Amino acid sequence: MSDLLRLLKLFRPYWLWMAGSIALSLASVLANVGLMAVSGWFITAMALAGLAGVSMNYFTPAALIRAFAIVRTVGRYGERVISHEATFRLLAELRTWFYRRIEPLAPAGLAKAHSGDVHARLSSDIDRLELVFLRFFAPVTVAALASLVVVAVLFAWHPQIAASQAVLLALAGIALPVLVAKAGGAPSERLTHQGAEMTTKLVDMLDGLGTLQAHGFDAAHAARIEALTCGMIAEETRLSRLSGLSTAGVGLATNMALFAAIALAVPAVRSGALAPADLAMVALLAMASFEAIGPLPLAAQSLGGTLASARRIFALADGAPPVAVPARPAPLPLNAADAALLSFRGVGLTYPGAARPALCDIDLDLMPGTRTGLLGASGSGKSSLVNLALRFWPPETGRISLSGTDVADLDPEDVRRQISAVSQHAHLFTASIAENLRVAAPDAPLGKLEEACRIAQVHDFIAAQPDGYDTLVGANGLKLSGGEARRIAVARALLKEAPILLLDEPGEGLDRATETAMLEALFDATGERAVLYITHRPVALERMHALLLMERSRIVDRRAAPQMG
Ligand SMILES: Nc1ncnc2c1ncn2[C@@H]1O[C@H](COP(=O)(O)OP(=O)(O)OP(=O)(O)O)[C@@H](O)[C@H]1O
Repeated sequence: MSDLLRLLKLFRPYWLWMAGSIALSLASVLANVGLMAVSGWFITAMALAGLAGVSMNYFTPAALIRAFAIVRTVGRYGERVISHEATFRLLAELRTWFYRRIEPLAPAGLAKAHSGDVHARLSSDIDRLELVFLRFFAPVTVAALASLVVVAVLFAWHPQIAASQAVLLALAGIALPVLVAKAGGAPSERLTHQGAEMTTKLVDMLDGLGTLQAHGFDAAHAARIEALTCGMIAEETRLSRLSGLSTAGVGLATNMALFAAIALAVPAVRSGALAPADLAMVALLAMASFEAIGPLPLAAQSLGGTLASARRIFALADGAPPVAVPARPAPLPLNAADAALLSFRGVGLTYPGAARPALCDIDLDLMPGTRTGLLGASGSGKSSLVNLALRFWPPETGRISLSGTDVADLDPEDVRRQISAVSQHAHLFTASIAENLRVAAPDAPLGKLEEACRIAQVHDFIAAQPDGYDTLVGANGLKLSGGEARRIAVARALLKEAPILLLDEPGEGLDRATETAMLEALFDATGERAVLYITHRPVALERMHALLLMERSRIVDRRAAPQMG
């Protein structure tokens, strides 16, 4: 219930849209009830007048019938337009809210959540929340209000019919949905989790389809998906049966209401307590009022799954960001020529659940205009230094500072603005080369993109493409070779005007000659930037001002390099 209340609180900015949609829906339901009742009365009264050979005023009921029909049609149309507008606005708001909540969690806070799972939460789970308003909140409110009006109107004609009507409405509108919610809650919740698991597995499978095929594991993976599909079909079948039963239940209650109204009205007509023409009116009014009750069992049935989606969304959104944003971030410090732009002092890091620390007691200074080479075996902790500098992870011990100010006092976004990085797994978006480059410098003219790509030794390749810089790179840069993608990532890092440049294996995937040419051009262009160059291979190390060697999470050797320019 607290999840439902929390959702409704999120919907608060759209209460006017929701109120409008509910008002129109109520008008439409009541217009239908009025239409049926007045039509019943009118036809009977006309027949009786005909039999008795007397005249009657048919203008007023005919006008009423027309009015009800118009309100019914216009109300239904308006309600559909407004309720869908309200729903789409709510969904847009929810998606933005969720994205804003999970953005500070990335990447460390999302490490445990598989990308397919985050995708499922962002798309299908949020989509399912539309049901909260459209299929739950709105129908429940309309049914409650419409039932009150109908019972009150019936009470004026015949209190016993009103009482029987109230009992049947309560049975179909409260007892039946409660039963359905009990029976359908668990399957509906299971279906939500299975749907999310399916998205996760499918995304994972599509990402690794080539690997699965190469290892002949695609059939096993497909079998797992088939098993999951069978499970989902079983739950869907259970829910469909339940839905059929509940629809039958509402139908039964509707017909019982009709028969109860007739059974009670006939003696009343005989005794003169009720006018003969009112019999048809009362009976049809009783029957039509069940239109509002119809959607309730389905609403109750899907509530379990919808709330499971809400819980999945809140569970991720409520995660504490791994790197806290200070309540009052310090202003960005000015860069002093004689102070380290980026400094590590006694820094240590152990990843959650890791058996051993990734970094121990790291001291490091990156001065303006200097280049520092960092060498070390695989797994020695080099990339973890970049993770800490970019504030993706907080250091466990020690202090990292930017121009003398502890980064813990700064907004992580401000810190990242000072750093340009080529990370080990640099991502290329499903867009053109130019768009990928402009991620780092949105306003950069083409000339600037070309300049950076010339340095990264990738301009000639791009220029040779039929679409040049507008060439689409495919999902994750799939249409490019590893080396081409790497060089585009290097060019992108160069385009960002940040005083600190972190290069994590920039030459990965390149042949020796291209790597050397790229690094030479790159180091010629770094100017007053402070550069950290992480590498396995002894390429362009003579361009470094200092060399550090890492082994098993520690810097074990440091020396000034005989740099040449
Ligand atoms: N997100 C993470 N969660 C848990 N452990 C991690 C994570 N990232 C890295 N590690 C572990 O931390 C250690 C250091 O990893 P890191 O990536 O910093 O090494 P590296 O020197 O950059 O290696 P390579 O040269 O192979 O890229 C490794 O043992 C690695 O398994």
